[in-house]
Amino acid sequence: MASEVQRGRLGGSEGQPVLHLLVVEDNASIRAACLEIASNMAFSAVGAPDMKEAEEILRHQAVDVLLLNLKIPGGGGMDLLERVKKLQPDTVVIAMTAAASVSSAVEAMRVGAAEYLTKPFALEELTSVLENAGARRQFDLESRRLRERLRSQRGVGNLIGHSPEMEKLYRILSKVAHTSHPVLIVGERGTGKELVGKTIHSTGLHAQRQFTPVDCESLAPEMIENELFGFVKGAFAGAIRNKAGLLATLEGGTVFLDEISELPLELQGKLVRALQDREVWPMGASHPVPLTARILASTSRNLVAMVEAGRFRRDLYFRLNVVNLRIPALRERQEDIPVLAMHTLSKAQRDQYAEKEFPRTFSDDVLRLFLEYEWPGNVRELEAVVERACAVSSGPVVNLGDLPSPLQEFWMQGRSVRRVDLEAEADQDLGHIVSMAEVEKKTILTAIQMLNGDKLKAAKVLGIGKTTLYRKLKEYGLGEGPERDED
Ligand SMILES: Nc1ncnc2c1ncn2[C@@H]1O[C@H](COP(=O)(O)OP(=O)(O)OP(=O)(O)O)[C@@H](O)[C@H]1O
Repeated sequence: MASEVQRGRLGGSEGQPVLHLLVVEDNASIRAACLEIASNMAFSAVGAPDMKEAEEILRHQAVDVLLLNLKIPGGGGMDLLERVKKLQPDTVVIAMTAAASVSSAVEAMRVGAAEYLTKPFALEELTSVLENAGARRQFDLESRRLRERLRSQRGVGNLIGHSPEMEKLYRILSKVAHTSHPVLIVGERGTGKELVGKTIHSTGLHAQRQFTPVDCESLAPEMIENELFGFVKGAFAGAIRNKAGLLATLEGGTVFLDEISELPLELQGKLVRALQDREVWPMGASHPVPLTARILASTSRNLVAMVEAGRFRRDLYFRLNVVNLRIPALRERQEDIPVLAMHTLSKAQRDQYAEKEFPRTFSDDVLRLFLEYEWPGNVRELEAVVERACAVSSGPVVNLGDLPSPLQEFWMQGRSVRRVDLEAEADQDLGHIVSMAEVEKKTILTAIQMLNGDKLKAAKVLGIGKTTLYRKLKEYGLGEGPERDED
């Protein structure tokens, strides 16, 4: 028997692929109803009355969503489910069962069905389950697409981003990685200076050797001196044995001098002599030892201005500035933002959730906000925002409501500016004047839509009480308020 096929007229919206649905149901009228409903949604739907035909279809075409009557006459519903999970593990399965066999629904969920429908079901119930399954599959596909894009967008080492600014950085980076010159890495806080330092080291000739950061900002000057130059026994009260300094022991390894501008002037002098003579004088030593480490330094301050002000040694600046690598601020390379955000989201999800969860993505508005925001804390700030949102959000989509309040406020302010602009335009064209009630209705509905239907979050973001929101929705003829809810 030929299977029935109904093509959804709508197709995939906004460039989304059309999803393929297979309905396995022996009852012809239920099957036809399912196909009819699916065809009015974004599905290309196919029906099969028995297992044999279902298997035939599954052999020849990829199925995104399977609507399966588990108790089909002749049996085999559960076997088919298990086989589908092996053959097409990403297929979202909706198990249909009779009311009496809830236990088989539970078993179906255990084997991998995402949802179940208990017969008899209302058409709205079917629509809602199909909608959920379709959305889930679209998210899978979308996040896979993003992951693939991410793979292809990976830069050098662990650096992410393919903006022209980053491409330029990679070109210089891959050249300097194969030399042993000092490199001065300049950029605002959180732009990735240390990561660039690590990447120079790990793509260089001595990647197997040690990379050691030394924080010139937070370590005490004596500590920095001990670490970098070492000392001999008896050099000072606590020096009970010789200690070799990093500059002499790393042998091809890299010392990363973080925030070099904070190095005290005296140590600047000692460092410049080491670089000049290629020799290191441990404290209290009577003879020098060879300088064997490579030196990379970073700064978020304007060293030229500090040299002019006499707060940084000119000779050290020239010694370090053999190669100058400037890392652009995040706002100067906006096109890297989505891919960095997506990378952080996948990583946060792996770190925060041990079990395999649904892959997450961002709502369009969140991505738009990310592009509009200035990111004063650069990539570090973006990472913190995304990690928090991943911990807070409960669904597959990270929405505006999952972001920290300052970002939500930033977005809302932007929105009101845009709305004022629209109203100003409307003043020019009286034909477009809208009532305040209409503006309010639009704002409420847009907020709910933006927050994926989460009315409680919408009320919070809009700064109104839950009861007010439910009352307004009722006024618009959209849904009932909760029974006991107070502002
Ligand atoms: N291009 C990038 N790709 C991937 N991750 C990045 C990138 N740039 C920065 N990061 C990440 O951002 C965070 C901050 O980076 P890093 O510590 O290297 O910045 P920094 O400029 O040295 O910061 P600070 O000035 O505060 O010392 C790190 O978690 C780092 O892994």
